[in-house]
Amino acid sequence: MTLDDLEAVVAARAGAAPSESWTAQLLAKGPEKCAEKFGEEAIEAVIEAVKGDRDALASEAADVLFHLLVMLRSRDVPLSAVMEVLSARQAQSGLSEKASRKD
Ligand SMILES: N=c1c2ncn([C@@H]3O[C@H](COP(=O)(O)OP(=O)(O)OP(=O)(O)O)[C@@H](O)[C@H]3O)c2ncn1[C@@H]1O[C@H](COP(=O)(O)O)[C@@H](O)[C@H]1O
Repeated sequence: MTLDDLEAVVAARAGAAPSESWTAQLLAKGPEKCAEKFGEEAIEAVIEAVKGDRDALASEAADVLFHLLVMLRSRDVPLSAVMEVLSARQAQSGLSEKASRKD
């Protein structure tokens, strides 16, 4: 499964009955709740990374990616927009990008 596949799953389930779909249920609660859930999953992944539990980290990272796509959907941000930002960054090292900031 690719991230594009998972984004398509989220899109397909967005229109389902909330009683029958976690995706639809979470989206129906609104973008703030989707963001809150993403944050929860991200923290769970941090905990597993700190503990060094590789299998648990893989599982929590899957939750993070899924809930990231739900959060993006809740704000009508397509994955392609995120990938365009990442592509634009390829021209420059992260270190030189940070050094070039004026603030
Ligand atoms: N990838 C996922 C996916 N990852 C996590 N989740 C759900 O996200 C919810 C997370 O809630 P919880 O925090 O209570 O569960 P948890 O984080 O595992 O447990 P805690 O440690 O937080 O207690 C659970 O119900 C998970 O099943 C997901 N729900 C759906 N998908 C995908 O979306 C498809 C459609 O799912 P529905 O929208 O439910 O039809 C599925 O077939 C999957 O492909």
